[in-house]
Amino acid sequence: MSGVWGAVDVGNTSIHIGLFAAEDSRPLPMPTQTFSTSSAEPDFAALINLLPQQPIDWHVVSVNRPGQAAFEAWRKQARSGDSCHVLTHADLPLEVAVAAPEKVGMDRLAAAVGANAIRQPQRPAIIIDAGSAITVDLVAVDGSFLGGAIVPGMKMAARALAGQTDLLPEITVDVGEVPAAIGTDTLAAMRSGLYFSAVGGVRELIARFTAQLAGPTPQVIFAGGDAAKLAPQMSLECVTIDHLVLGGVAIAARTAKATR
Ligand SMILES: Nc1ncnc2c1ncn2[C@@H]1O[C@H](COP(=O)(O)OP(=O)(O)O)[C@@H](O)[C@H]1O
Ligand SMILES: CC(C)(COP(=O)(O)O)[C@@H](O)C(=O)NCCC(=O)O
Ligand SMILES: [K+]
Repeated sequence: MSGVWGAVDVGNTSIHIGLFAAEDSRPLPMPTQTFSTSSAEPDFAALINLLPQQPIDWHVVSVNRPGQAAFEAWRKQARSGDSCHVLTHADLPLEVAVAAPEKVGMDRLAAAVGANAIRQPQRPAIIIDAGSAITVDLVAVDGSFLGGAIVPGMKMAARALAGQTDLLPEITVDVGEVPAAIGTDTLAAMRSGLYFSAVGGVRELIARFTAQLAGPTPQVIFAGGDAAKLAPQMSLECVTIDHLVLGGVAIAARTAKATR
């Protein structure tokens, strides 16, 4: 084996891959290289050039089975000497305090592992992963995953508006663009609604989770493709962590290695 690990996060929009140095002992490891491709039409051609000649050890979390199958098919064909572990909740250094841990998206759980590595130990954390869906999840002070909420992401909501009406077009909500709240034409009204319903929904969930907890205020951690659009509008202290899910997968890989 080389000193490189591969972490794979198969989401519903993108497959995100991170390469990690085995000696990265930071609380939340950071990838030395990243690669992303579409989950619906994956193309791994350019990934080969990022990989060492020696076999590497892959750890995969997936919430999209076709994307996962495509990754596994590519790996078997292009990297037959590598080893590959598809992780379940039982492989994570995480207490999952819900009735059916096996039903929780592995990206949500890996993000919780990552959040536990960086949060202040005396504070719980709320994790907002803004991807295809927006998930808002809570980890307790003792590090256990308590559950949360699942909301359509902005792109998904935009597609639903266009797909289930006759007159509405499909639009995108761009980074850096804070729309006017009072939209004076169709596009502006859609931009406002998509953006502020996501911002407001996340804010309401944070408020409700916080109100339900006694003790210190939770730390708020953003991740995912749309984090940069939402986090600045929260008007509360929060951080955006790139590669939170991949970092959580790398922690799981490191923990498994240490106990194998
Ligand atoms: N270059 C990009 N390609 C695809 N989606 C992007 C890009 N930049 C930002 N996004 C946004 O990020 C979201 C996908 O985030 P991501 O965290 O990759 O999702 P998932 O984990 O569901 O695959 C999309 O809904 C889109 O709004
Ligand atoms: C909620 C999700 C769709 C989010 O997926 P993503 O936006 O990261 O593609 C995914 O975590 C999932 O399919 N979860 C399974 C159900 C659950 O978490 O309870
Ligand atoms: K998500």
